[in-house]
Amino acid sequence: MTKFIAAAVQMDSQDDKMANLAAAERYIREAAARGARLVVLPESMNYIGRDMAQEAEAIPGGPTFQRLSGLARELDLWLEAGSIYESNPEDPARPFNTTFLICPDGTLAAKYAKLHPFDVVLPNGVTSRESDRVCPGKKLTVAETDLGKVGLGICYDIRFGEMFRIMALEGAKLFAVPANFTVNTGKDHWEVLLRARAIENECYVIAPNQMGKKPRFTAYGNSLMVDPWGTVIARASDKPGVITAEIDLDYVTKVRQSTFTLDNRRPDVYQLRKL
Ligand SMILES: NC(=O)CC(=O)C(=O)O
Repeated sequence: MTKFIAAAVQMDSQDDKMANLAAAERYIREAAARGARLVVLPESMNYIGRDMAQEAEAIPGGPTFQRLSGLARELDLWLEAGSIYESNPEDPARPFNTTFLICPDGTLAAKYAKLHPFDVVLPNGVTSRESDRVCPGKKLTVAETDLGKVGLGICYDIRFGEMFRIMALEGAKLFAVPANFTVNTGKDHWEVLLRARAIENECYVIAPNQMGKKPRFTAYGNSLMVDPWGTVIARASDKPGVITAEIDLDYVTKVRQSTFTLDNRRPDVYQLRKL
């Protein structure tokens, strides 16, 4: 399928898992009613609180997976489930922050654990040590779907251009980037980073964000969908809700055959390599 409707869901998740899941279900149903074939939820969609380890679940198999899997099957759509805390048997106190893609038949297509924990000391007073509470993942993930290849990233990952370049070279035409991006960084960086990743890799970017006050910071909202030219094709209001836009994979090809950013690289002179 080269043209389809995709949706990004902006949420204000808090520490009541049942309430968050009920809200997600309402938005997924709304996106389906608006014709979405792919729905992307934000980071930490089912829980934002202080006890990640206690809320960790298995993927697949856990209750959040099962509920979302049932919805994907019922509504016959691809569901990129934002992220949840995934049980980590080797280090139970530090679950993974994992996003996962569910096929329209309800099975797991792919999952990806956030590679880059949000470990920062910002000038405006936000200090974050996500790695104290969350175990970083170890691999990139490009999911095969009948909508094309989808590269998966989470929030702070968007700052690491190498990761997205590699996924584009592996065939991704669309990136799904669920986030819980802060207001303080978001006002200067969020849109610029998303548009840069779209332009330099000639890919669509779907980036649903959290909004509202959280235990450690306030989330920026401004969920965006960006096309491969870098144009913002959908932007959320200042409320939780669903945004939709048409994804046209032929347009990816058209842009790639106009700016040739992937083809005109000089791997004979520079390459991504382990230092
Ligand atoms: N919250 C994050 O993981 C990332 C973020 O807010 C930022 O990169 O800024």
